[in-house]
Amino acid sequence: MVTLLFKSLMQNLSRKLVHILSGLLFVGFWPIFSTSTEARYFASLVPLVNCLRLVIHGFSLATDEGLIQSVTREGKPEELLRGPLYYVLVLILCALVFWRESPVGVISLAMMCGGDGVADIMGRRFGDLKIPYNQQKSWAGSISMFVVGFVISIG
Ligand SMILES: C/C(=C\COP(=O)(O)O)CCC[C@H](C)CCC[C@H](C)CCCC(C)C
Ligand SMILES: Nc1ccn([C@@H]2O[C@H](COP(=O)(O)OP(=O)(O)O)[C@@H](O)[C@H]2O)c(=O)n1
Repeated sequence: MVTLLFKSLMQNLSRKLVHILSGLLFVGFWPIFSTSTEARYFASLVPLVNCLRLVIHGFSLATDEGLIQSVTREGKPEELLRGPLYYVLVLILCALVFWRESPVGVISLAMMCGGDGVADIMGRRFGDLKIPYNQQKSWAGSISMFVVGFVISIG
């Protein structure tokens, strides 16, 4: 029982670390790309490859237990086709549409990666006081999402 609880905690922590760090590292590498107009397309290749990985493993066309265990809640391959897939699609969209010209992309990814990732951690830990219009979300999670996302976006 304790082993199962520890495994579940480690899996959730692993997923959140991947959630927070993947996108932020992706954006962190944007400055090293050249100023050419094609740079954003080269940058988008990385999330695109991961998008294909998620689709292939989400439909169980191939099996990658490491991927499934690191980014899913219950270890089901089909979970890859929801949150993780939307996540990489947003990375592609922000790179192609906003890139380094507009702060919208960086701010969006700061909120999605840093903010939403920390909201889960803080909300589960300190989220007793729920927000009025959504009993699944707490003030602790929502405030931490805003603060962390804001700090990362201006960082
Ligand atoms: C766990 C993830 C999303 C789940 O969101 P939710 O279910 O909590 O709503 C993140 C999934 C990450 C993805 C599998 C891998 C993304 C890698 C990224 C495109 C490239 C990283 C760049 C490298 C580290 C320089
Ligand atoms: N604003 C928020 C966001 C999440 N949370 C907590 O974090 C858990 C996961 O929320 P989430 O929205 O990140 O979960 P996903 O729907 O993204 O998988 C929730 O069930 C809440 O316990 C919170 O308390 N307040």
